Amino acid sequence: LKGREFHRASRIPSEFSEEELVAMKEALKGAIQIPTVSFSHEESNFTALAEFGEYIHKVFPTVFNTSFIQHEVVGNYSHLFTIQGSEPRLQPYMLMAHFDVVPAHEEDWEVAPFSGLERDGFIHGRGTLDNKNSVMAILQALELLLTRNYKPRRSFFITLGHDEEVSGTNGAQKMSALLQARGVQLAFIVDECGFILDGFIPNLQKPFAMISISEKGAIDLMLQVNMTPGHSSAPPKETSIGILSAALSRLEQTPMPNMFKSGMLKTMLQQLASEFSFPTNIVLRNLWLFEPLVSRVLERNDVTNALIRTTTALTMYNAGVKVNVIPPVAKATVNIRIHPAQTVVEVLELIKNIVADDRVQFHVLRAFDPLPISPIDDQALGYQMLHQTIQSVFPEVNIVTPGTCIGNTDSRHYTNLTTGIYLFNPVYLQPQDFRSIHGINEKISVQGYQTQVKFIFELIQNSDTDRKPVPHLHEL
Ligand SMILES: CCCCCCCC/C=C\CCCCCCCC(=O)N[C@@H](Cc1ccccc1)C(=O)O
Ligand SMILES: [Zn+2]
Ligand SMILES: [Zn+2]
Repeated sequence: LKGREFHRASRIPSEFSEEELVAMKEALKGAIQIPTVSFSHEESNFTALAEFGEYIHKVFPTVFNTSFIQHEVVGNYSHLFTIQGSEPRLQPYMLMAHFDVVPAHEEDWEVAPFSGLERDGFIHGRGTLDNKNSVMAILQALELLLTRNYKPRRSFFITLGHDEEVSGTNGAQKMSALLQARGVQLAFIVDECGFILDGFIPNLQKPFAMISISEKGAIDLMLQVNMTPGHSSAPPKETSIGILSAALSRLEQTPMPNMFKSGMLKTMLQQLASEFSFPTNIVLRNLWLFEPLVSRVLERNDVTNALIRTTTALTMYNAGVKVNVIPPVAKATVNIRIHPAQTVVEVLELIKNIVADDRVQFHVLRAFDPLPISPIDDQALGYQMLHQTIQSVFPEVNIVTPGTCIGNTDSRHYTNLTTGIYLFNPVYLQPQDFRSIHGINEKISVQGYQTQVKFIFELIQNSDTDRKPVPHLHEL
């Protein structure tokens, strides 16, 4: 693609009045104030989820009153928008986000998590990065385009999930099934998880954009040991608690194989090589020689370690009924995140070999493979659209690199509709911001949010290009 340019005949400039900029941030603050918390599969703040639906109606009236936009509520609370383009021959695409949030323990926060308070140029609160910023920015950009009489050439969908934080089975999964039943196939999808990363790599001063093109798989595995109960005054040599604890300790102490060789982080570091000074630049340019050294360094940091291997986190433990009773049963749940170069079956085999104790039973509660790797070549419309939009909206960012999402997003429910799943939040992220996601003091800068709106405003227009993606098969 020459210069990665895809211009349409008449472009609406991404310039907003002072009044519009104020309205934008106020709309986000209002969204943060609705405590749309997902606690578990069974437990969510359903009142807040419903209120959020009313709220978006109120702040984005044009979106809901435009003849070529169809709005549907799916799974009681999720929102599906179909925006009909003028040229049906262009394959549609989809913008995704979710408006449920994880709980916030108010006492730990500097600013009340559902206040949406603006302080020192930042909007504070749960969901400002994950992921009400995207929900609001998508609708806001569309609202602003519509008020400038925009009509897309390429159709697109917007899906806003209400249960991403508890697996997406009532929202994303149902919206995906509905679109599939309608015969929809998508050119690409854009969802959360990539960022413009700033300060994640020591000695790299420049920020770079990471578009995740795959995401890790997962297994929730319950391990259980049953033993005969009895009086604690004459204990057996081994108890269910002891056997299970030893098995868990083996799991924690035995890292899964290092997959640096076959992962995206290697590509990323090679792409970044010229940004480092001597000798790091030489090391990264010659990974054929320095790979063992580099991968050892990457293992020391929790985030880079998660990018190079399957991880095993011991997350729940339950055992014992009374202080003087030998426990009949001990159970623990392990949350495993699978590297894109491995599968559920392979990882389960490794786990069983590490535990190597027939008294430990395995119960797979939930499992899914990593997402296939989406294409990034010149014909990959989604990647090229994001790349082009990053270049125009963030001219100071001159590196765009593919990456892997170490968490899971709702996008995995849409693999039946497209081979192009791109995870990118057009927002700067520093290590302390990363820790605030699901942590404390989550916030977004007002200017960062306004730039996110501008990004989507431009992305939607860029996507009106005539280019047709060439069918591409996934490869691992
Ligand atoms: C050298 C390069 C450094 C790269 C740094 C990478 C920085 C990572 C950037 C962003 C990561 C943000 C992750 C947020 C997306 C994950 C969303 C999420 O939390 N989803 C849940 C879904 C879930 C899973 C299981 C049960 C319920 C919900 C999750 O993954 O836990
Ligand atoms: Zn999220
Ligand atoms: Zn989340």
